[in-house]
Amino acid sequence: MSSLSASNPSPSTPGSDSDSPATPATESSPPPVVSVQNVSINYRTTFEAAPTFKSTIVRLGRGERQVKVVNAIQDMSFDIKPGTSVGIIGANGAGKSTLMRAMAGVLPPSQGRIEVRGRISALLALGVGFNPNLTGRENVTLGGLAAGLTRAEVKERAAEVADFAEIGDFMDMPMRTYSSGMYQRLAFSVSVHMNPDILLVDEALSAGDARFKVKATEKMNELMENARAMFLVSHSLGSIRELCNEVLWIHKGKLIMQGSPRRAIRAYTNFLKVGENAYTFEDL
Ligand SMILES: Nc1ncnc2c1ncn2[C@@H]1O[C@H](COP(=O)(O)OP(=O)(O)OP(=O)(O)O)[C@@H](O)[C@H]1O
Repeated sequence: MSSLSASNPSPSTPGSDSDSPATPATESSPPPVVSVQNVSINYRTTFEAAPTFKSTIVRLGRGERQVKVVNAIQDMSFDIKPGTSVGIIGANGAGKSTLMRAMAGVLPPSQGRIEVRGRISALLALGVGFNPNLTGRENVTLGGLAAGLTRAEVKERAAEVADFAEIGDFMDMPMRTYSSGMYQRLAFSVSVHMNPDILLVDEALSAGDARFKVKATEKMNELMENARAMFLVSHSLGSIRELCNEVLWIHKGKLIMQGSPRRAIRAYTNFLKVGENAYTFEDL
């Protein structure tokens, strides 16, 4: 694989094919809305590839547990300017969701620093944080409170959240009774109705059918007008191209490129050896 250095161009208009060169930061440029500096994130899991009866007995006898460390993010640094809508692309296991969890503050970095200026939407990986034994309404309340809204504000928004998610009477049913589409639609609806300054959306556009996807895209465009930044993780390069004005391409925990959607998608698809217009299921 050719090695590409991370650059930091100014954001272009979403959907435009701008390939603008990097703009140097000036003294008057506003501080980054998100700053990730030398961040590494490791997962430690107990693991043994093919344990035998003997190795298990020996390990238990010694009171040992075999630990495998996964370096999910490795020494990653980037700054995001206000008004940027950032697409995060990369192959399975690249570290996209891990990075999102770290920016949301639910997964502390093993090393390095993440600075976020503004209220970040807490429900990012659609439905993380939902308790399946609680009703949709109860989960919406918890999500809203966690996002820093008052009880009155949450109550005010609950009807709007339910309407947008199109789940009707299921709002008062435990979420374990939901179809996966209903679950995802409610999660998406909660995150976009909590007025975040920074919106993190993980594969949101796979939430629901084609009609819901159009509605979700419109809502995200609307939010971008007011939000300070948006991060979208998606395998759908079409959605990334449509909604984002900057792209981070990560691979095996490393930032390979930060650039315009056009440049980053071209480099990524060349790397994958598929055409830029290749469709994924999320595009359909
Ligand atoms: N809880 C965990 N414990 C151990 N390893 C994990 C855990 N979560 C993720 N990993 C590992 O960390 C790496 C990055 O995973 P992550 O889910 O962030 O990738 P991703 O880019 O979001 O992948 P995908 O596109 O498949 O969703 C992978 O090697 C994955 O196996």
